[in-house]
Amino acid sequence: MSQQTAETVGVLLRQVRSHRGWTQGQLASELGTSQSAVARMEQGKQNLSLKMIQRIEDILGQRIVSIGAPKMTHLRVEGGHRLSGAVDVNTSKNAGVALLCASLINRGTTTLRRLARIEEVNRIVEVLTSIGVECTWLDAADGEPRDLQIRRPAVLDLDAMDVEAARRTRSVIMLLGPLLDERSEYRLPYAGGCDLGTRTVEPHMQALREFGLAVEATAGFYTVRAPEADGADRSFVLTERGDTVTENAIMAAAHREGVTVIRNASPNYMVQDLCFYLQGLGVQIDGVGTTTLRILGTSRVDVDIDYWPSEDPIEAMSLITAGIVTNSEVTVRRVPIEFMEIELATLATMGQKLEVSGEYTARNGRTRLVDVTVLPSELHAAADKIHPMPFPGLNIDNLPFFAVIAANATGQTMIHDWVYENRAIYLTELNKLGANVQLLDPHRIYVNGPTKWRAAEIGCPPALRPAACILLAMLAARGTSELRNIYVIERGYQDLAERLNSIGAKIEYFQD
Ligand SMILES: CC(=O)N[C@H]1[C@@H](OP(=O)(O)OP(=O)(O)OC[C@H]2O[C@@H](n3ccc(=O)[nH]c3=O)[C@H](O)[C@@H]2O)O[C@H](CO)[C@@H](O)[C@@H]1O
Ligand SMILES: C=C(OP(=O)(O)O)C(=O)O
Repeated sequence: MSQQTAETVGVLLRQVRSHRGWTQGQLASELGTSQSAVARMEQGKQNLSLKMIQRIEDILGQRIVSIGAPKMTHLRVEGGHRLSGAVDVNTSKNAGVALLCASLINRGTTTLRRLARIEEVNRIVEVLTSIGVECTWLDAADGEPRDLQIRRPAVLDLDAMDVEAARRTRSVIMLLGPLLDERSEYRLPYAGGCDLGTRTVEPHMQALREFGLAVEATAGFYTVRAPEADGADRSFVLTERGDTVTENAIMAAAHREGVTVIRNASPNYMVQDLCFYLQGLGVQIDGVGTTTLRILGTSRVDVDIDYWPSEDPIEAMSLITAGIVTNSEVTVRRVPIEFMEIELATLATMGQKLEVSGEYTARNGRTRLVDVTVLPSELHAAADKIHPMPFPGLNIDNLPFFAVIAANATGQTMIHDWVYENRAIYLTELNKLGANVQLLDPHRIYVNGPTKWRAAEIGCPPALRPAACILLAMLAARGTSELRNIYVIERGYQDLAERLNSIGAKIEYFQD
């Protein structure tokens, strides 16, 4: 963007701000940035990312730049290039959204450091802001602010909840636990999110009923009735070892006096991150990383806390896959190894050469990280079917990446996604890029490789990981591919195209 354009944008911003009677701080929170960044923008002294331009356009209600700054709705991928270099894994979407919900338990200030700036986080921040929570992105010395400061008011305005934002994410269901003692009755919009087939919320209801919560589903809303807080001890088993249901139960237990024992709890990465944060708030939790959690809650939490969510094993798998499908040497740094061991072992059985560094500790002080270098390899199909399991197993969200990898391998691989009704179906879209994916039933595919990838134009399926898989396969396909309508990818990845470009991919954003 030229200096003159930056100054013009600055003048427009100042005008719209004074017209609306906003302070720079208020505009900053609308834009998801800091007050000082707004001050620099108004003076034409801030480099504006394409994303920021898009946010500004949304607020102004008009296009501000007609050339060179399109809305980032589609991607054009010039494939067939080898990648090289190193790329860092970001903090996880799934811990991020759980921690945002959990911050409501705290009456003090929570600062989430290096939170992933993704659409899923944006939706939850919109929901929190709408009910009166102050969410402020803190200034960053090195570009876009990533640290979010959160402070709740004494009383939340639950009736003012941004229903549209809430309906775009399933994570909103995780407000039930933190809001347990907020009000005796309120409404929560039905949880939305990716279209992966039926996803039950019944296990959440079963767990929360243990705390006395009653939920009735009516016309797009859950009507929630909560009893008076009690100091009782309770012990129950989850019917499913689900991640968000475990988190909901933990968050409910965290602010009830008394001991709660949760059995068949998920020990997965986002649950561990949530437990570490709550421990920082003074909640006693034993058994973190196991399937039995013992929680001694506390009815009033008022702590100023800085928490660093840990790195995302699913993003790690995505970046490793980028290296594998392009047959490149790429180093993926900051891989949370505890949650990637089975994935890496499975890759090794397929002939993938990998170098794994020594371990170091994530910024949360707990999670173990390594750097993984992917080396050019001759892949063959896995001898056995590849299927996911709750942790410690091959991660359910990492399974789709094995379809792209299997397409590069010689032979036939069976992939069995028993978890989601619809997700495997979307992987047949890889056939448009030259793959041979055979759908056996809604849960099982055969992938026949190797593939001679070819460029194609494909609309993103309404599911995050399959959409990311298509993008990664496009990196391998010679020629120019187009991936249309990428909101679903931006729901879970921050600047994925830019970061792939930093290791040699050639991806650009465009708009019709
Ligand atoms: C915000 C967040 O953290 N989202 C993750 C979380 O969603 P979330 O916790 O919402 O996952 P769901 O509750 O939808 O579970 C996924 C599917 O697995 C089934 N199921 C799950 C556990 C079990 O023991 N038995 C069983 O059958 C469920 O019925 C459902 O069909 O976990 C999913 C499964 O790891 C991941 O794909 C999501 O990325
Ligand atoms: C299915 C996923 O997440 P969510 O629970 O946000 O839909 C995912 O991350 O792939």
